[in-house]
Amino acid sequence: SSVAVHRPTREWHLTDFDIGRPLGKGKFGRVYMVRTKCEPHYILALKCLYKSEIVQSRVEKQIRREIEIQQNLRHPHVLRLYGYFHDEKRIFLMLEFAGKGELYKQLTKYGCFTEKRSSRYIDQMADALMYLHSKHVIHRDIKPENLLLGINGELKIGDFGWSVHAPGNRRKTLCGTLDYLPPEMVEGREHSEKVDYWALGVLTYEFICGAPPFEDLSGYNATYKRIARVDLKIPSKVSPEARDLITKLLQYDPERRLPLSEVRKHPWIVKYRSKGHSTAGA
Ligand SMILES: CC(C)NC(=O)[C@H]1CCC[C@H]1Nc1nc(Nc2ccc(C(=O)N(C)C3CCN(C)CC3)cc2)ncc1C(F)(F)F
Repeated sequence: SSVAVHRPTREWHLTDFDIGRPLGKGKFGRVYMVRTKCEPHYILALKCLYKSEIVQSRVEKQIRREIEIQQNLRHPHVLRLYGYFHDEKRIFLMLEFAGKGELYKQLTKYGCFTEKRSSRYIDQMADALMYLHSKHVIHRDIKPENLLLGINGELKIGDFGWSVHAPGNRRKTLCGTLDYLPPEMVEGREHSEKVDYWALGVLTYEFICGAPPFEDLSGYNATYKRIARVDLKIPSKVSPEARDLITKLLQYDPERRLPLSEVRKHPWIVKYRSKGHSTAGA
């Protein structure tokens, strides 16, 4: 019988890299731009995670799953994880360097994006999510903070901390913002990859309007109620096509949400599909 031989990824060590500028802080440590010392000189992002912090926050299983999932993914809109290594104190993730940085910083800087830019990002997100779902991976944490931009301004899903193999049933308590969670997750019910369809609708709304649709600054419970009731108000500045797509994704019943293949054929997506390059302008 043919034994499946896993191609051994070579052993890597910190000494294999010249450490460049810090790119910022991740959840469990810093991220640095690095370059391999020996030819060919690869430029990478090295994410350092402190084992002590991982153990304290009891997320080692989540980190293991994140590494296992991301290492097996190959897609232009999914950030590559090339490998990892560790020393006594830290785990190092060798990740693809995203040349244009963090998408949420652009969203904060501009306040909101044009519908043309938003449409192109949503098309790329739908493409990436179709790929993830084809491998039975649900992301479950689609939001601007988890998205990066490649050197040509293309979108890259950069974080898989909450992704699981479908179907999922969350055991860990939710932490952080509810804004992107669908009714079935805030109500702790079983959920499928259709949670990512809902999050794509939330993302579309936030790109165009500058804030998520069910945000309620009076707090967690208010947001919870607005999500459970799908209390959706779309501002008049939003075009009819964008309004149509958002409404078709933000459906309480997961079965009624627009499938990703239909999202990619939607008029609001087709009308802006790459007619020439434009990274300039928001
Ligand atoms: C998805 C995940 C949740 N997010 C993250 O991990 C974050 C945590 C910290 C950085 C980022 N992680 C990554 N960042 C990059 N590229 C990058 C980032 C920042 C800048 C930038 O604008 N500056 C340096 C600016 C330059 C100008 N000065 C003024 C401010 C900083 C430019 C390029 N590539 C890969 C990664 C990755 F993911 F592989 F680690």
